Amino acid sequence: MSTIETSSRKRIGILGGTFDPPHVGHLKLATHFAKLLHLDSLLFVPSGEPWQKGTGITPAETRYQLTEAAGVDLARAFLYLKIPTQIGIDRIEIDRAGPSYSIDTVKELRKRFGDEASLIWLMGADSLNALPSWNSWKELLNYVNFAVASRPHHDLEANRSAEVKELLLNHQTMDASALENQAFGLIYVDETLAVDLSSTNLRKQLKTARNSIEVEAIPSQTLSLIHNLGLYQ
Ligand SMILES: Nc1ncnc2c1ncn2[C@@H]1O[C@H](COP(=O)(O)OP(=O)(O)OP(=O)(O)O)[C@@H](O)[C@H]1O
Ligand SMILES: O=C(O)c1ccc[n+]([C@@H]2O[C@H](COP(=O)([O-])O)[C@@H](O)[C@H]2O)c1
Repeated sequence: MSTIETSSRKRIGILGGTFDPPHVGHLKLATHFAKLLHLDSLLFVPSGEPWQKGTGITPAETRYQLTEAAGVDLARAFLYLKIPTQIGIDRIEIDRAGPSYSIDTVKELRKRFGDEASLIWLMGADSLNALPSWNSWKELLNYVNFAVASRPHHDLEANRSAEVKELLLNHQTMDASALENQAFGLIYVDETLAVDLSSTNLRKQLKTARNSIEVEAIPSQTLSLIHNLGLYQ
């Protein structure tokens, strides 16, 4: 008789972002990894002060509300798809003063969830490419794993710096389930997603062709809030 190995380790996905606004690309990334990595919980972490985004960012509290609204749509989708992952929208970076550094966030989350939990930072290919510009980036893998999704216009191979190459050499696994069984230190790169959406393009579209935006691009609850608050005009 064969035995099935099960891990009692909690699996927590973390999706940090500016979410200005949240879009269906974020939800597809979240859904893909919730299923693939059997996440117990998924935390959306809206950035308080996204220090690399320049000026003109929507206030943090508003981006938090927009992300909460997207969470309502995602919870509905999870119910329909029978994905048991709990969804949370976390104020950890909004409530912390100063620039939002992921290293501070992962240290706090490690304390909150304990040493055993697998913490998995979800990101698109552009974030992995930009990683060497993040504060104390080399320390991040001492606290979390990374699950990286492909994204149109952000070719991972072509844009890979020597630093990212070395990071992958030391930490990459080809086995997604390895992240479920290890608390931190692994990178899994998934090439199956191809969602051509970005907040930048959607902000432009909301300015110039407001009524042409569809719920395939922005979650319906988020879109209603954008209209109600008169954002991105
Ligand atoms: N379409 C997408 N496919 C895969 N990953 C994505 C996609 N959109 C965003 N992400 C990832 O989600 C995280 C948060 O992204 P963010 O909130 O900055 O949205 P964005 O669309 O990249 O915004 P902007 O256009 O303003 O740069 C990042 O790690 C990013 O790589
Ligand atoms: O820690 C840093 O220095 C850092 C620099 C840039 C981005 N990040 C984080 O990366 C996530 C995606 O960022 P962004 O800019 O693509 O929205 C979000 O959680 C940011 O806080 C973190």
